[in-house]
Amino acid sequence: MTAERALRLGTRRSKLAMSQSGHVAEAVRQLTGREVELVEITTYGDTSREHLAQIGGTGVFVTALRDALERGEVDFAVHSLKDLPTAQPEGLVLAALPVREDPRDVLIARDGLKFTELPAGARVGTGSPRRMAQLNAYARSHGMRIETVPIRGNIDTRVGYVEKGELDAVVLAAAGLNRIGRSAEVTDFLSTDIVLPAPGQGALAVECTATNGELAAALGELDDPFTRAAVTAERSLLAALEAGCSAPVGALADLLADGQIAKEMRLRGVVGTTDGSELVQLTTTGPVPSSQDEALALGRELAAEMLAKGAAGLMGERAL
Ligand SMILES: NCc1[nH]cc(CCC(=O)O)c1CC(=O)O
Repeated sequence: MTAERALRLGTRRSKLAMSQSGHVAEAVRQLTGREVELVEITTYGDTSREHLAQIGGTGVFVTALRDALERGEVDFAVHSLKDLPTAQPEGLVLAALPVREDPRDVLIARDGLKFTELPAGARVGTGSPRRMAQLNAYARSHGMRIETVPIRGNIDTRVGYVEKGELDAVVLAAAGLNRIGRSAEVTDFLSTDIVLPAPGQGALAVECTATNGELAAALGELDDPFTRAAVTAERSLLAALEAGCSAPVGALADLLADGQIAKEMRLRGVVGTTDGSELVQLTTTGPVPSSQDEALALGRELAAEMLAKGAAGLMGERAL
């Protein structure tokens, strides 16, 4: 591409969003030789004081960014994939899903404690029904007594509850902490056998308008096919369960390898009540998807099995 005007990257103002956008901006500069300018946009999710679960609707963080894209005020936007509703708006494309970071959830606890070391009555902060459901289910089945406490706010705010001694621990995404440079404070990386992350967690989505084919093709250079296959399967599961991004649904697709050679894709999914008293958790495996349709099918198959085991009833309390 020739020296044209700067590309405008629409971004939220939060530290996390600015860091994510900054990294993608740098990659796009390298790729296209064009200047990339960050355009800050405030979203409803940034200004609302309500709990995310109470706002209810999906996509509170993304609507304003997408409006700006559709109005032509910005050329592209970077989202945390897990915050994106599964229905893709007409006219917008996910031009790139770059290599995913660590998808796991982590604990930041007082005194360097690991999750299984938390003392009886420990107060664990998380606003996520998915995290509550899985942590409470583990606690119940292992004779632990913890209390999950609903909190929200940006990452610094949430870590602050532990720093100030108001909570014993908080649960956050590893990727977010990495991106804002606070991963050294993690006291426990939660095994995916205990907590499955949100569908798409740890992945970024780079979005532009479908009509801007030249830009979409350039951004496409940042796409990682394995990340795309994995998160497509996870989000297909979420869509087929008819759950939103704040529903108690966890999913993770990964590769089962024989030495260096990927043999199969495994997809694990979980749905539960927030008190952890009921959990439907299933795994399926299939050939490594060689198309978008195969990845979608893997997610749909697992969703059908989970629904047959009563998954829909467990999401009822969170119907959107
Ligand atoms: N729900 C907010 C949110 N959206 C994306 C991330 C960062 C991790 C990611 O990109 O998946 C976070 C923070 C968190 O869950 O701790």
